[in-house]
Amino acid sequence: MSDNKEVSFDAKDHQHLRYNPLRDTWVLVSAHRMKRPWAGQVEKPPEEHIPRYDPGNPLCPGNTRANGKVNSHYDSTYVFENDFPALQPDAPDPGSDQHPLFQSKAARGVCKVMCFHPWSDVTLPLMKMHEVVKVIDKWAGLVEELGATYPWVQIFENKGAMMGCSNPHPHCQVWASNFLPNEPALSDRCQRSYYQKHGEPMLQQYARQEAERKERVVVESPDWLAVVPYWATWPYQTLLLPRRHVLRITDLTTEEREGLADIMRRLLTKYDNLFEISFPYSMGWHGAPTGPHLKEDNSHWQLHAHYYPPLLRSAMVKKFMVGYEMLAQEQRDLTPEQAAEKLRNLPEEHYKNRENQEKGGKEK
Ligand SMILES: O=C1CCN([C@@H]2O[C@H](COP(=O)(O)O)[C@@H](O)[C@H]2O)C(=O)N1
Repeated sequence: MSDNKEVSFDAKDHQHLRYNPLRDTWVLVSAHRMKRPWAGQVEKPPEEHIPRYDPGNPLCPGNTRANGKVNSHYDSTYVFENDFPALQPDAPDPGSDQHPLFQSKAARGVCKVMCFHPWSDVTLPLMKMHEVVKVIDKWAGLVEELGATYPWVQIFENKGAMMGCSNPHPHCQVWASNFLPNEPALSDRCQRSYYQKHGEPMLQQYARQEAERKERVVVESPDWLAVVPYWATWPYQTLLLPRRHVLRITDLTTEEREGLADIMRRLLTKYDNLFEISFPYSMGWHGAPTGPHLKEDNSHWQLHAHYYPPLLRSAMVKKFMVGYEMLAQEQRDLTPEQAAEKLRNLPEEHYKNRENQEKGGKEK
């Protein structure tokens, strides 16, 4: 047992806990484990060829979906009701059992699928700026429309088969619910208590601190900042924040939406360049609750997006949140600072564009 008094602490060598103020939880950082020999695979998976159009893909323009409905020949974003919705607008109440251990509540809502683009062989970082702005405008439009009645509208994108995405066509989902789900409810409580204690929205202060400290910054612009958060649990997890105090995505100005399209493309390009594959992740937006909460004071809220990518060491090696993470608490090897530095130092030109230029060069 080394005499702890002599060894000075170094976050990239010594285990320690970090506090996540958004969830009131702690993460165990064991960076010294990075020296652990890795016998796992590191090869890249074969690049899957995705056709621009597949007559059998129910998300493509003009195609018929599982329930017989036909998609329009859309040429931009396209939204349709999920044919297999997890939430529907009307359902009978389950009735409330009086026993405290057997509580239940009514669940109602709507589930939408939103295609980003008519082509199946593009992803957000490879789309044009104005096409990504249209995605952002549609996100805001759906929060406006569904948020008029529902207290919570969850925008989320599952990207890549590793994240259970059942369809390679660029798309996300938007589920509105008549209840505040667990994660936003927890985040609401944490942001509210921080605001009451410190008098400033937590994530606005956090963005200012991170912009000054630099060591976890991945990409930044006048209106936006993307960091690997101090408390990140997934190896290359990032948090995307506006610099201005913005409650909801609907409040973004045209200039902020263009800035968001730009920083999303820069961040996602770095993600894809990390292992030179289309980087899998689950991402989602959190903003102030809607519906009846639109009339309340939600000054404690700051709009933000979470990116949760599973990959750890290579295109094939992922972090498993199992065992200790399920039974005890989240644990990570790579420090957030090391992850941020790797992403920050990656080029902002997408590897596919570089490959195409090289190929083009060879063909000349
Ligand atoms: O014909 C179809 C195919 C898929 N879908 C829906 O599209 C969604 C695909 O999204 P994910 O790949 O992120 O799971 C999925 O929720 C699935 O229910 C339809 O609504 N109709």
